[in-house]
Amino acid sequence: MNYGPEIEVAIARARADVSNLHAELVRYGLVIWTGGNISARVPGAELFVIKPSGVSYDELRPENMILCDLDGEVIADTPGCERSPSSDTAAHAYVYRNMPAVGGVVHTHSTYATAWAARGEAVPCVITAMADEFGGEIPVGPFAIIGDDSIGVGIVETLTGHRSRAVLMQNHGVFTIGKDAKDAVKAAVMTEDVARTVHISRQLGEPLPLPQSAIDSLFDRYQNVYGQAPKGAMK
Ligand SMILES: O=C(CO)[C@@H](O)[C@H](O)COP(=O)(O)O
Repeated sequence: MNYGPEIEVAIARARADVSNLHAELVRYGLVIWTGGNISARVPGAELFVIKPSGVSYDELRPENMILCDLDGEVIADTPGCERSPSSDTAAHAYVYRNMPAVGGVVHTHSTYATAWAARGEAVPCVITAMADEFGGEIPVGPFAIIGDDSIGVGIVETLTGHRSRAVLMQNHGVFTIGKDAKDAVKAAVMTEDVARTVHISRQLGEPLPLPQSAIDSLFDRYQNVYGQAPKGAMK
């Protein structure tokens, strides 16, 4: 299968990005063993790239990332296709089909955020870093069985119309979305950081709420002004 020069370049870039970004999950301590996964949409094509299932992070390379269509079917005769794709492939595919602005999806079982997910409790927006990145609470999605698109349905239902790039899937863990895979990885890193801080704050007493007007202005500044080339909120 040859998709033409532009799409082949985009596929190669997505393979490299997805492979390399898995190292960030390890670097930030968000995954254990072979848990977690990242995918990236291939811009300009109805395709995405995802990691193989249950393969050591040390073995992940661009050439063993798996190319799928937006139904989550592995594209035959492409590098890596001999392996089973991530258990969450159907969930990622459902997100790409139903959230056109999403260019990357990440899943982790990072400790503090997953502890909130196990309680089925949203992380309240009580620190400026949360207002910046999430624009409010990090919501909880439904419990959903692994393997089909149920998780994807829960992600889309929960995050559509929500500012948050992260959802805590009940009794499971974190799923994040982004404009691209790096953006979704950043949301996963920030999710764990704020889940930890708010948890520790609650050990000391009841965290003070942030006024909604402050949350709104912090979110707007961080998404649209902060840094060198802000890309804006997810639409
Ligand atoms: O929690 C799940 C699936 O949601 C896990 O089974 C792992 O987090 C990753 O599985 P693979 O991506 O390696 O299949």
